[in-house]
Amino acid sequence: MTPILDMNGITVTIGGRNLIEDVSLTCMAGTLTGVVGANGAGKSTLMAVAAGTLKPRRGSVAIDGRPLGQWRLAALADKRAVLIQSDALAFPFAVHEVVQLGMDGRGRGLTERRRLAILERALSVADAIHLAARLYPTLSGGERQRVRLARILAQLEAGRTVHDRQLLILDEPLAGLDLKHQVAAMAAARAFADEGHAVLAVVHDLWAAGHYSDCVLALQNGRAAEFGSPETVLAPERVRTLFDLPPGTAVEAYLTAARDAAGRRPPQAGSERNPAD
Ligand SMILES: Nc1ncnc2c1ncn2[C@@H]1O[C@H](COP(=O)(O)OP(=O)(O)OP(=O)(O)O)[C@@H](O)[C@H]1O
Repeated sequence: MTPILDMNGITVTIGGRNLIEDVSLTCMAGTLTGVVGANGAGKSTLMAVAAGTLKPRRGSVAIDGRPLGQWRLAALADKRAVLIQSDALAFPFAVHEVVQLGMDGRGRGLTERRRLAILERALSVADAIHLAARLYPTLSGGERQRVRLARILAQLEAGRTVHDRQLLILDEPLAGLDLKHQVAAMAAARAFADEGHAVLAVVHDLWAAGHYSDCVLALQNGRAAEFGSPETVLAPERVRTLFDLPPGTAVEAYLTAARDAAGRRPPQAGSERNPAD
């Protein structure tokens, strides 16, 4: 089965320093891959490479078997969506316009009525319907994050009329969200994966990484330190090492979350190969 995302031997060098070194990763349909690691480990850099916004010095990226460079931008926007960490765009628009702009030009044969239904559904999943008429710049940080989430959900739903087997790239989707909205955001990502798409998500919250991921990539100093099931990667000793925690620091709850979730996952979920090998 062709992976939805296949990254092979990725090395990113800036200013003579390797921010990412020889990292490989495969995301299969139906899976959510969590990416964890300390500040500066290279997680956002890897997401930028997966998204196609940063060219690696070495290595290849393919989406659904086609090298990233061979995708036309419009086709790529129907195929994958990216939630970036910072709000680079000022979006001086009303919330409903921000979300609508996300699906502008996306999809094929969508009536205005269908587009409105997509807009409403995306706003609803992100619990942002009541914000629809508000000006985006006046929102709180967490509210903006929810609107950005609605925007990419709308983009993907519209794009689904062109491409199936889509890819959702999330760089810290939980940033700024309260607990209710963290749960909703991860549940939406999980549901998207369960529909046969793939999710690649940088998740700082190890409980969420363990609970919602099928497999976890742990980055350390730009390298793939671990890759495997959440139960393996989030084992207490490994977590202590990965984050340079003092011996005995209580981290067992992350493993419990991973184990609890594992019992509810379909057995076929997961990646085909271990890039840390
Ligand atoms: N444009 C750049 N020029 C030089 N160094 C950079 C650049 N972008 C990132 N870096 C460095 O590369 C390393 C990896 O950065 P990256 O943003 O990928 O880390 P991260 O794992 O996402 O961290 P965080 O958890 O803090 O978001 C960091 O040391 C960062 O300072």
